[in-house]
Amino acid sequence: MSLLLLRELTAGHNGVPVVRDLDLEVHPGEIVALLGPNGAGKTTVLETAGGVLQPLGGTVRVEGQPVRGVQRAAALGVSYVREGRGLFTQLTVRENLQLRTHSRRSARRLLPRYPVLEALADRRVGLLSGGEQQLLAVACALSVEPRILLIDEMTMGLAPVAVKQLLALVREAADQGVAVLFVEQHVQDALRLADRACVLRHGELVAQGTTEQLAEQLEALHDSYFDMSLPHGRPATPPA
Ligand SMILES: Nc1ncnc2c1ncn2[C@@H]1O[C@H](COP(=O)(O)OP(=O)(O)OP(=O)(O)O)[C@@H](O)[C@H]1O
Repeated sequence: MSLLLLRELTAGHNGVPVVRDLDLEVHPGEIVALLGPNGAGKTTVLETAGGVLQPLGGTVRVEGQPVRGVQRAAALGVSYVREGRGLFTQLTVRENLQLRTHSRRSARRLLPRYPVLEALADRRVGLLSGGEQQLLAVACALSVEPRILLIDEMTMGLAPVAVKQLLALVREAADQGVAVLFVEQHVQDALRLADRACVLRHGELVAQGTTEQLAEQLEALHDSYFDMSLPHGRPATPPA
């Protein structure tokens, strides 16, 4: 049974739909990538799944329970790493974890799980690299033991070594049963991590499947996808 289920979802801003009739599900332990060009509606989907936006039509459900609002989403086990990461940059790594878990003890217990962060425990977050901040954002999101993890712009701007650590962390969470839905600009990283992927274009689902199936479909879709690199290191062909 799917843990996160979007059914005939229409979503948007100020009553104006940007995503129409979207069906998408994520099972426990599954990692699903949401791909598509700029403005396709990927963040809008995550915001609606995370309870930040109310659906304009259709439903968002977690194990059959409707998601209405951020608090309800959190109570149902949804943890959301938004673009910008939502960290307190004036506070240290340790303090950010403490705030998230409401407990010094939990933060102490959690830090050894993340050696990179443990080494930086008393450094102000504003002084960390983008990759370290993203690792902390995901660690904070995982600290509440979510059932569903939503991550926006997961690897944007990060160095390869940080991307590797991040992908390993997300895979580990999925291996423990967390359902992951993430937005990624970099198709190669997305297909490296995901079990399945969905491609949005102008708010509509234009392709979906396992990462292997999607790699083939992406070739066919390359005209609309010229702003992203294709898998296997082949650059997409820009329009003439
Ligand atoms: N707060 C907002 N108010 C009004 N319109 C918005 C708002 N946020 C996004 N939009 C519009 O909704 C559409 C989809 O935006 P969204 O951020 O979901 O796309 P995206 O696929 O995540 O894009 P990107 O990859 O560039 O982040 C865009 O046309 C955008 O201008």
